[in-house]
Amino acid sequence: MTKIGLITLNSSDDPRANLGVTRELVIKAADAGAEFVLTPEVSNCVSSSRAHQKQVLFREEEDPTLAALRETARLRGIWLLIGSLGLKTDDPDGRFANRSFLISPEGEIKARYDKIHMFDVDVSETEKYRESDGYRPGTKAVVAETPFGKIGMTICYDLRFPKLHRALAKAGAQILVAPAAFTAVTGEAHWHSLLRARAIETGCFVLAPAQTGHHAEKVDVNRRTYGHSLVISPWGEVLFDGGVEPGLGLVDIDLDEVARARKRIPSLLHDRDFEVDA
Ligand SMILES: O=C(O)CNC(=O)[C@H](CS)NC(=O)CCC(=O)C(=O)O
Repeated sequence: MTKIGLITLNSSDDPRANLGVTRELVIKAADAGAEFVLTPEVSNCVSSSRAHQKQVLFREEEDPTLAALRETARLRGIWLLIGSLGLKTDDPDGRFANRSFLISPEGEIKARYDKIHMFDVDVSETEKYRESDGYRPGTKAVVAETPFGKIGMTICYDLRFPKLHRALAKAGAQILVAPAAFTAVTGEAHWHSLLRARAIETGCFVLAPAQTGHHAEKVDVNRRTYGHSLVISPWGEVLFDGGVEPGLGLVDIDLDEVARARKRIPSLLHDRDFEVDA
C-alpha cells in the first residue's frame, strides 16, 4: 500500500500567499503519513494576465515556490508532485512554461514535464482561453521512476489526448498524474468520465489534484475551476473525490491492482494497425 496525499487548491494570483497555503497542506499530508503528495496545475499562480504574470513569475532557477517545496519534501521525507508552476523561460516570444516537477524525499528534482497540449478554447462567449499565447508547449512525454511505481506525467488539457496516456502506459507507467485547473463548465460535463476512461484504457491509477472555485477576480472575473480532485483505480473506480472545498485527501492505493486490472482486460497489449477508408 502507498498512502497518497491529494491537495485541492484555490490558488490566487499571489504566489507568496499560494505557497503558504500549499506548504501547510503538504506538511499536513506528511504528518498524516502520506508518502506521495500531489498539488494541482499552476499551484503558484492562477492568472490569465500576461502582464501580471511577468511581474510575479520567476525562472525555474530562481523560483521561490520550487525552492521552498523542495525543502519541505526533504525535511518531511516525502515524494512530491508539484502539479505545475508557471515559470519564465528563454522562449523568444517571452512565453512561460507550464511545468510539473517530481521531487524526491531528498529534495531533488527527479523529473520535469512541460504541458504538451494547450487549452486554446472558447468555453463560452465570455470565457475564452488562449493558453498558447502565454505558454510555450512542451514536446516530450515523461515517465519517472519511484519506489512505489512508474509515474506518467500529464497536465490538465492533456487529459483529452488519450494517445499520450497510452504512450506513457506502454513506456511502463503504472500511475498517471493529471494535475488540473479544469474550468467549472467543462469539468461538470467531462472531468470524471475522462479520468475514468484514461484509467480503464491504460490499467493505470490516475491521480488528479485540482484547482477549485473562483480565482484572481481582479483581472479575470470569469475564472472558475471545477475542483473534485480524484483518485481512480486501474479498474476505473472513483476511490476518492475531494469535492469543491480546498484541502487534503488521503487515499491508500495498492499497486498490485494495476497487474490485476491488466490481466482481466489486456487491451494495452491488443493495439492493431489499420488504415482508414474515407
Ligand atoms: O492558465 C493558467 O494559468 C494555467 N493553465 C490552465 O489553467 C489551462 C489553460 S487556460 N487550463 C486548462 O487546460 C483547462 C482544460 C479544461 O478545462 C478542459 O479540457 O475542459
